[in-house]
Amino acid sequence: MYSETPLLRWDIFCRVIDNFGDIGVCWRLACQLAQRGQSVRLWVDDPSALGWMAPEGASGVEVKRWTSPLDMTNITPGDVMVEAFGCEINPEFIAAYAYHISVKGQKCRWINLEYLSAEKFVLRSHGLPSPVMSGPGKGLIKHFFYPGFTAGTGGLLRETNLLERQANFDRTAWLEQQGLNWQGERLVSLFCYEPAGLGDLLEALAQDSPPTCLLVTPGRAKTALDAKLSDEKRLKCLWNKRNKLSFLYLPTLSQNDFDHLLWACDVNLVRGEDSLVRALWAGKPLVWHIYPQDDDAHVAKLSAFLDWLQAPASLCNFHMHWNGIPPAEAVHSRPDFLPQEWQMCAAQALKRLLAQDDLVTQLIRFIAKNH
Ligand SMILES: Cc1cn([C@H]2C[C@H](O)[C@@H](COP(=O)(O)OP(=O)(O)O[C@H]3O[C@@H](C)[C@H](O)[C@@H](O)[C@H]3O)O2)c(=O)[nH]c1=O
Repeated sequence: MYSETPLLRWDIFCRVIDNFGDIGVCWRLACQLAQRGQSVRLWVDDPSALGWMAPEGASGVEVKRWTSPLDMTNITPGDVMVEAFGCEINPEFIAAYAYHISVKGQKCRWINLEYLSAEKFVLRSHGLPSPVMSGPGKGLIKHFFYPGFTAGTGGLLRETNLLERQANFDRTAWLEQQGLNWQGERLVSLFCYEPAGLGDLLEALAQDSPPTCLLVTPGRAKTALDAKLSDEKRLKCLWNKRNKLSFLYLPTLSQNDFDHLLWACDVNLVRGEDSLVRALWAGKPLVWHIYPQDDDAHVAKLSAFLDWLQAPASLCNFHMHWNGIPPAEAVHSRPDFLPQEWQMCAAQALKRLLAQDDLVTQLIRFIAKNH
């Protein structure tokens, strides 16, 4: 029924709160819409990260500086407004949109794109309408769109050519480009905040593991690692005296190269929202450093994800320790790092996800069906 994809003009609004997840998700969304022939304007209050994340831009995506107030001279709103992560679109834009659709006799296509979660409320809330009760949008209806891991949610962002990109990826050549003369050591990527279990992991990798190279992303991950490495106690006992653990410090990578990093590594330590999804697409064992929230809302969110992942007990324990969350039951104080044991659930999760429609396919279908 929806085989004909309508070609629409999209306005995606993104406010950069902190870190790179907001712009990372919105950029992928914009590119993936454009990949399907949609015309996209991405309004972002701070586009600076796009300089390294997407240095080449993308055809079909126009990046616009989102100022407040927004100068509406020469701006005609498109057909669809996407308000990412409750970022609150300016009233002047909403007023112009309301006028535009009424003149064109179009229905309102206003999407509230929410954060990713595996919690049960997502199934209840995905797709719900939210009538606007006041302001210039009064009478319009927004719809909640929840990304998710299962049928009945909005799915996950996945480009149409993901599998082809992966099939054409040359691991050794890419590692060489990053300056790594790879001798077959185990490769582990590190993209995190300040994980509680980092010191213990470093010690474990230096003592009783196969030779491992940690590929360290810049920013908070590198700073957290440096702090652990300069820990005097550890230096005194020559913790890495057999040089089992080595490090490769990476520059900021483009989003495409960040994907390559995850495909090149045997284990991915990721964080936030977008890198978690990308690590799932990599199909390798992963450990998630969840974005910590003051009210501890992240604890339930992490448990729901681990349930969905069908994570074995060792992986659940490792996650709790890594995230500094006290375990429900008494477990070993330093859970083992056991990627071989975790590979199976990563592979099965990937299989389940590939069998579902991706987020953009679902979003376009949702727009066509409800509007
Ligand atoms: C390290 C690195 C990251 N990236 C990209 C990958 C992702 O798109 C993005 C990182 O985003 P995330 O993985 O989501 O992690 P994050 O911690 O940067 O973002 C977080 O921001 C908070 C405000 C949100 O509330 C969180 O939910 C989360 O989105 O940066 C690169 O492109 N190159 C790099 O070198």
